[in-house]
Amino acid sequence: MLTVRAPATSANLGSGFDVFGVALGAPADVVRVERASETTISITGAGSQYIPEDPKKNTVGAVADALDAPARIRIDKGVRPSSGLGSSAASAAAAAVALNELYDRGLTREELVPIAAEGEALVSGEAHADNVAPSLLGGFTVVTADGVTQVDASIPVVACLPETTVSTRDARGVVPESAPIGDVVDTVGNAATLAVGMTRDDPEAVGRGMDDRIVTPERTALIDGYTQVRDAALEAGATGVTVSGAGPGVLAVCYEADQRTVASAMLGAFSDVGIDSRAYQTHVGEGARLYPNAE
Ligand SMILES: Nc1ncnc2c1ncn2[C@@H]1O[C@H](COP(=O)(O)OP(=O)(O)O)[C@@H](O)[C@H]1O
Ligand SMILES: N[C@@H](CCOP(=O)(O)O)C(=O)O
Repeated sequence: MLTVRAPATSANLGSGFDVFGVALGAPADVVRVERASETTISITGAGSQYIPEDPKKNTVGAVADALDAPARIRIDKGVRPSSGLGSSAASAAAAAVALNELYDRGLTREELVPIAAEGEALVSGEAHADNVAPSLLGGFTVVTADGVTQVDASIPVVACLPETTVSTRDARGVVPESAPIGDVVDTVGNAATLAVGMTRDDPEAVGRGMDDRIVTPERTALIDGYTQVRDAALEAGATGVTVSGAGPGVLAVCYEADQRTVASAMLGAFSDVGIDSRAYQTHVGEGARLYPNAE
């Protein structure tokens, strides 16, 4: 039996749609695997009642198929599905690391990225790898057609998840087909600022670089209370706020000293519009971790 803990992730970070992602210190999925003649899946934990145990419909089933590694797979969900924290990706990343080890496939973490992304294709219609890459590698990742670039980073963040859900598949439906060149120029500048900020562990540059006028405005319309939560977080000292992944989670970057105030302002703003929410005060953190002999 092998156990792997794979972290939640926040993709896009505003200016890096389908490209940027960060691993978060919490929450995380824990996946346990044992060799078997065919793949079976059981699920407990956050939102498990909404997740199919059929291997043909679960991201970990797609990973087991891609690695030709049938197994008895148990998933303990820490990452609530359809909240914008890469829930389906966390399970897929954990399964990829665990099954690679269980069957001695010898693949590197980078080589596991496209394999774990097969699971994302199953649930969102496209094999976007901006969640699985940071969940596997940790830190800040940049995914392009040519591969993944990773840097370790330790930026304080608050991820605030309202009780509502938005499916990634639906949120991909509102992404515009094209954009004015002025907005593209702004977004490229912001993305570059953000990437440099990650290399310097600089919350101010990362927060400033999250601004995006192309995809984010279309998605915020799907999130009740977004504008109020964003304004409250900025007022409380956040250096930048954006939609986490496809939403409805909202991600704020801040200095460590402001983290509690920012979290409380975001919870209060959701509450003011009648929505319960939960806030994770955490940091950009490590990728999937293997516990070879753990129960
Ligand atoms: N192992 C899994 N963990 C979470 N969700 C899964 C898993 N396998 C399949 N799903 C399905 O994927 C969808 C959630 O994925 P998605 O909309 O991309 O949100 P998220 O950002 O939380 O991954 C749900 O319909 C869920 O049933
Ligand atoms: N780039 C994807 C990221 C989806 O992230 P999730 O955590 O909401 O699944 C997108 O924006 O569609």
